Amino acid sequence: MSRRRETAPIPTTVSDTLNGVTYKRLRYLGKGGFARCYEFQNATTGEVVAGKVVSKSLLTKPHQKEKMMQEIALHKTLQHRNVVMFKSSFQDPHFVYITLEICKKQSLMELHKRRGPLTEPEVRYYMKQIGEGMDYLHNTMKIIHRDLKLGNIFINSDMVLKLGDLGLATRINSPDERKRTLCGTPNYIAPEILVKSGHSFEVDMWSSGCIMYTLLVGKPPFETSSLKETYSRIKRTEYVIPEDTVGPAASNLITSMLMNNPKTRITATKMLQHEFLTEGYLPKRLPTSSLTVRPHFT
Ligand SMILES: COc1cc(C(=O)NC2CCN(C)CC2)ccc1Nc1cc2c(cn1)c(C)nn2-c1cc(Cl)cc(-c2ccccc2C(N)=O)c1
Repeated sequence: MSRRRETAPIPTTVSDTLNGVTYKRLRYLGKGGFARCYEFQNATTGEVVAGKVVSKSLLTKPHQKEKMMQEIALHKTLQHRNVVMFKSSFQDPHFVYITLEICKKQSLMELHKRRGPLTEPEVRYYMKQIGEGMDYLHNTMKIIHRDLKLGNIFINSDMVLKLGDLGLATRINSPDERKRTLCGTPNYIAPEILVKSGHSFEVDMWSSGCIMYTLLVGKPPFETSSLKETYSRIKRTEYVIPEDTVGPAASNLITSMLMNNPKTRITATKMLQHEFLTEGYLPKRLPTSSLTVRPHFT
C-alpha cells in the first residue's frame, strides 16, 4: 500500500520576496495533479488570486521539476482574454508557488455537473471563447495545450471563459514538427496520441470536440466503464450524436472536430468561421443564473 508522502505544512502567509509581495492563504479551492489550489490575498492591495502550491518533496524526479519549470516558462509569455493570466511564481525551501488570475465561477466541470446538457446558445457562447483561446495558443504562440478538459477551462466573475492549467502544454518550433512523446494522460486524448503516430495542434481540436459534445449531450462521446474499451472506441472514432437533441450545424462542427485523421480535422481558424459559431443566437454575456438554471432566450 503506497504511503502518502508527508509534506511540510503549507504556511498561512507566503512571501514573494523578489516582487516584495506577501499573500495570506485563504480558502482551499481544490487540487489537480501535484498542486493544491487556494485563494491567496495580497496583504497590501487586498487583491485575491488563485495560488497553486506544489510541495518540492513531491518533485522527486528531475523531469517533474523540468515539467513544472516548462509550465511556468510557457504560461508567463501568454496574454489573451480567453487564457488564464499568469501572475507570478516564487518558492520557499519547501514549496513552489504559482499565482494566477482567479476565476470565481470555477470550471466548466462544475457547470456540467450542476446543469447537465446545456442549450445551443450557451454552447455557442462557450465554444466561441474556447476557439478564440485555441486560435491564440496555436497560431500566435505556436503552443499546443494537450490537456483541454472541462476541469481546466475556467469562468471568471464576468462569465468570461479562460483556458488554464498548461501542465501538459508544449511549443511547436517548426511548421512540420510532430511531437512524439507526452508524459501525462490527457482526459480527452486524441487517437493519434494513442497510436503514437506523432501529434500537433490537432489534438486540441479533438479535445474541443469532446468538450462540445459533453456540454451539449450531457456526457462524453467515448465514455465506457473500461479505459481499454474507451481507447478502442477513440481509435475507431466510434460515437453517436443524438440527432433529436443536437441540431445539424452543431452536429457538423462536432463531427469536424472528431475526425480520426488529424490532417482532415478542422483547425481553430476554420472552427471560428463555422456556421454553428457564426449563425444562430450568440448571447453577448450569459447571466450568472445560467450556472445553475437553464436560461430562456427570448
Ligand atoms: C473562487 O474560485 C474558485 C472556487 C472553487 C471552488 O469553490 N471549489 C470548491 C470545490 C468543492 N469543494 C468542496 C470546495 C471548494 C474552485 C476554483 C476556483 N477558482 C479558480 C481555480 C483555479 C484557477 C482559477 N480560479 C486556476 C488558474 N487554476 N485553478 C485550479 C487549480 C487547481 Cl490545482 C485545482 C483547481 C480545481 C479546484 C476544484 C475543482 C477542480 C479544479 C481543477 N480544475 O483542477 C483549480
